Amino acid sequence: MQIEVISSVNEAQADRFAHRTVIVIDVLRATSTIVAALEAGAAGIMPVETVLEARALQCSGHLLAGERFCRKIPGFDLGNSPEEFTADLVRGQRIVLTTTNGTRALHKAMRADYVLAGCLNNAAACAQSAAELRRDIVLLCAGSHNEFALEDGLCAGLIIGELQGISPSAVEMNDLGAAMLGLFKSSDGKLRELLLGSTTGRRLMKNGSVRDVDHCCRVSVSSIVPRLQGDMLA
Ligand SMILES: O=C(O)[C@H](CS(=O)(=O)O)OP(=O)(O)O
Repeated sequence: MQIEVISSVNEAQADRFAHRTVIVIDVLRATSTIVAALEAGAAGIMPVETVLEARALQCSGHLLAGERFCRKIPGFDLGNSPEEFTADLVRGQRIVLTTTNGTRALHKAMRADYVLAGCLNNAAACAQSAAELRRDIVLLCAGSHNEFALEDGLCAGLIIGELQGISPSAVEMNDLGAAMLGLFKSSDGKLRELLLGSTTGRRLMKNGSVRDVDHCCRVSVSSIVPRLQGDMLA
């Protein structure tokens, strides 16, 4: 099994994803939020790239969620904080989500055979699902504002470690994958600290969202693996 890590959405070439499984990673916060929404019983999450597209879907009875500049978009039902997506609000609901980086990366991945949403919270389950799909795997780190984001790289390293655990002799990776695996291994016990010190972590702290970082840094606490089916993650 070949594993390729891509450092940010800017580096992704959509036409190279055919016949592969792409795991989109946006630890802070889009893919963590998607996992939280499904964990809370949402019926599905439709990722869209622009606020305009999201608003156009409001009339079809979906909840609107997302952020710009880390803040909830005016008139939307929810922002991009995983802790907002409680069962009371989202159970049985379809949610349209637009975020700065994560939903862009999900759209970039759409030509893949399979698209999964990965984060620290569901890393082990995500690796297991990807291995079962029997394709080469791309770990697409969404990054932040077209640049590499440390938290996504750490998560890519964690998922590669999990994949190695599943089939130790069958995993080959690109150099960035090897670097991220090493990075994750050396981060032992310091994940929270590293996330809080990252560019996105600092941005979220400034916005008073430190609880989100605490939520997102928990490793393999969820068995939910969002998979794109049509235009909906479920
Ligand atoms: O809401 C977030 O956490 C980020 C916003 S930013 O990159 O910090 O501006 O969006 P996401 O698409 O979840 O990375």
